[in-house]
Formats: sequence, structure tokens, C-alpha cells
Amino acid sequence: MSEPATAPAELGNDHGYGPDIDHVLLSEEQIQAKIAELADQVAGDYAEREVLLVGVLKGAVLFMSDFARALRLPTQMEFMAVSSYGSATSSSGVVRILKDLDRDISDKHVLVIEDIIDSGLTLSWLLKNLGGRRPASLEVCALLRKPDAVKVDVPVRYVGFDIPNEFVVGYGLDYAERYRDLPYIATLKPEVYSS
Ligand SMILES: O=P(O)(O)OC[C@H]1O[C@H](OP(=O)(O)OP(=O)(O)O)[C@H](O)[C@@H]1O
Ligand code: HPA
Repeated sequence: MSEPATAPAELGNDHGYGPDIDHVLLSEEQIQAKIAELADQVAGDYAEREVLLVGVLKGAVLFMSDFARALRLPTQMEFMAVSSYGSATSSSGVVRILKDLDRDISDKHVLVIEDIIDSGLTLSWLLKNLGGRRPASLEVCALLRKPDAVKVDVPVRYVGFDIPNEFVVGYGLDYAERYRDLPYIATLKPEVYSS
């Protein structure tokens, strides 16, 4: 990213994780401004259609909640939980459904809400799975994408930020289930992974 990294202390809200944070990649303000932009774009594209947001648990929870509120359209919400991460920081590529949708999506305009596309393996699998359920349309809105890490190309209509190929946490993203509650996206100090 071209912007200078912000020291965690300047951000105030570090939820007590401050000592673990290496640098902040995207501030709360940058994230919220991008969400407003994405929501405007989506509202324009779906003006005549009722959209069904499908949030991918758990990482997309914060994004889904802010995005749905920014989107000035009537929306419905569903959640699906899948798991593909074999270790805390690398994808196994084997995807399992931990929680399926609660209802049929046939003939619905489905917009999948993802926090991050890293290898692309999760989303590639998910799009095949959801596509088989015959939605009227199927698109993806992802807050983050790591272009240098992508192993499979997936068609993504809306992307917030392309970020470097580094492991990031915050705003829904975890390392060993921690840091999801940070309002910004950051990297961790190397010693956090070895402790
Ligand atoms: O593009 P990929 O390499 O497949 O990685 C992206 C996926 O990995 C993360 O989920 P994770 O399996 O860690 O579950 P979580 O959302 O519950 O943290 C993230 O939320 C995406 O769903
Ligand atoms: O960089 C990441 N951070 C947290 N979770 C993830 N899942 C895929 N990539 C990431």
C-alpha cells in the first residue's frame, strides 16, 4: 500500500492487542469510506432487484453488518460457515460446510459477502456450490483480495482493496480466533506466530 503505516497507538482503539500489532494496513476510516463506496455501487446495480446477502462466517461478520447498513436497499440476509484453513495461516483447499444456509436460494439475487480472497480456494468452491442451487444471479463482494496469492481465479464483481501478500488480522479476520474485533486491518509482529 502506498499510504504510510499508522502506529497502533495513534489509532486509540486497539482492544488491548496493541503490543501484538506490527503495522496498520487499513484504518477504520479507510474501511468505512470504502464500504460506503461499495454500497453505492451495489445499490445502483441492484436498484430493481431484491438482494439476498450471503455472509461467509465467521470472517465476514463485521463487513456484512456495516455493508448491509450502508446499502440503501431492502436486503435479506443468510449466513454460511465453511472451513478451509488447515493451519492457522494456510488454506488446505479442502472445504467443509460447517453451517449451511437456512433456506432455498433458487430464483434469488445472491450477493456473497466475503472478508478476504487469499488463495481463492474457498470462494471458488463456494461459487460452484451456490451456483448449483439455481439462484437468479450470483455475484461476490469481497472487502480484501491478495492478487499475489491467488491460486484459482474467481469472478469477483466488487472488491474493496487489493492488499500485499501478508497475513492480516482485524475487522473480522483472525489469527487463532483472536483480533477479529479490531476495527482496522493490521499485520502482527513475527513473535506472535512463534509464541
Ligand atoms: O481464499 P482462501 O485462501 O480460501 O481464504 C479465504 C477464506 O479464509 C478465511 O476463512 P477461514 O476458513 O479462516 O474461516 P473464518 O472466516 O471463520 O476465520 C476467510 O474468511 C475466507 O473465507
Ligand atoms: O490474511 C489472512 N488473515 C486471516 N485470515 C485469512 N484467511 C485467509 N487469509 C487470511
